[in-house]
Amino acid sequence: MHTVYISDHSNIMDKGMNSTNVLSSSFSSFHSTSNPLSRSMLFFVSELQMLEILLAFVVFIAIHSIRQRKHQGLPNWPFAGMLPSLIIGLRQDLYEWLSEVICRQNGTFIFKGAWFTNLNCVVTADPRNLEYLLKTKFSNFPKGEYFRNSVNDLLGDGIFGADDEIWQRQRKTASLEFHSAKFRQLTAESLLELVHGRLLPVLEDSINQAAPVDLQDILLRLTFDNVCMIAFGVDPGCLRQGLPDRPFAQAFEAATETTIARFVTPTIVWKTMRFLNLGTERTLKQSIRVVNKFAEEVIGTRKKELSLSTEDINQRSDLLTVFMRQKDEKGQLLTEKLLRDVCVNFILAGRDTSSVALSWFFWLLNKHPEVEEKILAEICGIVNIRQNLTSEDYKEDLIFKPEEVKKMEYLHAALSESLRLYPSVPVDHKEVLEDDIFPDGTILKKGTKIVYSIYTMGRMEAIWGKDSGEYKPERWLRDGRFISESAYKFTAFNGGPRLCLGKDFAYYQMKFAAASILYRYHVTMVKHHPVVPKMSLTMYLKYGLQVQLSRRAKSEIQKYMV
Ligand code: HEM
Repeated sequence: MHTVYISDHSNIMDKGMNSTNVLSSSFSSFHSTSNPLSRSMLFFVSELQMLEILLAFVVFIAIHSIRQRKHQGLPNWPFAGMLPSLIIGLRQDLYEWLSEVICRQNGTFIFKGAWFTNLNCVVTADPRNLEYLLKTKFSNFPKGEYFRNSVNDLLGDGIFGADDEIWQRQRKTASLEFHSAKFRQLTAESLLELVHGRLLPVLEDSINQAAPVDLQDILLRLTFDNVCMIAFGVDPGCLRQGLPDRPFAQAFEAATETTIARFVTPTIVWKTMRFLNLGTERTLKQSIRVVNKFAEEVIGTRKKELSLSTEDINQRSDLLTVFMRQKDEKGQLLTEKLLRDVCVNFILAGRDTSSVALSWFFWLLNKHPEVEEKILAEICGIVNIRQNLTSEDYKEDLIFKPEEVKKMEYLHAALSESLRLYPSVPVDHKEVLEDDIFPDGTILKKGTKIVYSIYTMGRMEAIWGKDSGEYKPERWLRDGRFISESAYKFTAFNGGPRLCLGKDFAYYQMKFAAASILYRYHVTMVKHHPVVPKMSLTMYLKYGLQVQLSRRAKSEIQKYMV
């Protein structure tokens, strides 16, 4: 039976009938014949024909897509665009996948999402384009409406989503503050209190209990408390012995993650979900309520304090107090809503970036004990000069002074090298205001979204040489001194007028915390614990960083103190 059908089918094809004819003739024969056997035979023929047509179609699309992959970096399917490739990328390591495509396309490619998504964008990692985007034509590449609309519920008119005058005003006030001696003193004091009063006791606890800890979680608590002290002037107390639940921090995390979900959801879908109060939009609304309540309470209390104008309040230099004293161009004080936005944005900026960077740093150190040795030698050498210590004077309660932290150049290099390979903000976003053209020739139409991959830039051979994938702090040093790189090659802190405002503070914070830990403890990874990046605005370790701590032997420190 089977052979008969096949030969029958080949016979039809031999007659040179095109596929439409085959379909229509089979269809009419089926209706005209009265013989049940031939009827079923013809039906089968048409099925095979259809299969063949389908196959031909698939082959055609595949060849077409392979051709497009060559020209555009990824297959571009009818209706679905490059979405199937993105879905495959999301299932692997997205940043590695993205980097592979960008490098294949010599630094820039145009991503075409499906027609029903808002994913169309230009993706680049070319330093020439970065300089053009972030500095040369800065005013033509704002954050843009799309970004602002997506983040508005959480970030409002705060510095992250703002453009033009609203951004400029906040930037100017905050920049003056960040560079003032008073602010530096506040940040140094609050960090010292957090590291010595909370971080080290929590780590000691884990040693006493011989229990592994999630170092990323502990560091997140540290920087969250620290940035709240800087932004609001209050201590939320997330980092405490016993590691308590932290409703405000958790609400903040949930609000950020659900806001990010909007970037991969068609606008119409998330707006409808918001209207109907469904899914992630419902979570977002609930989390924002918690964040707002916290902000309102803090702002209310500070207003009362300011009206009393005590000695204590005049000494305050947290961002909330600074912005509360500020007046706009009409001589009006900032509204409560804007004050809330300012604080929430600063918390977002400083919350996870340093802790995530430190987590990747400790993970890399574990793989490179030779780097850890050099850091220890540097730290001990510096302390040695200060106190004129001898090998007998090893101090367990040693506190690093700000001027000593600044001298830790090798540690600075080791952290920069870690940020090169694992930037806390792996990709960032801009929009085209007016038609333009990138230095590499890419045409940019008004309204186009631009994604720049900071992760890819940190790993490109063209920028860092053949050993770009290796962890080598020495590449940042000349004659033992740290030499910084152009912000358009090393973009971990962004560049141009929107360069990270907290860069100096972040280095200080990371160096102080890292040196304080390394001086006292060995940090060993728990075996077989998976370490992969999480898809988020900040490059967290998806499953945290499970480590076992042990006290460093006195002799290990003493050997450097001679
Ligand atoms: C390792 C630590 C850090 C890294 C890698 C980092 C990185 C970045 C990046 C990439 C941006 C640009 C974001 C954008 O425009 O989309 C940025 C902006 C910013 N960062 Fe940081 N940051 C770090 C720590 C901090 C800290 C601790 C603070 C404050 C306490 C801070 C405050 C800011 C602010 C205010 C902006 C906005 C600047 C503007 O738009 O004008 N950052 N940072």
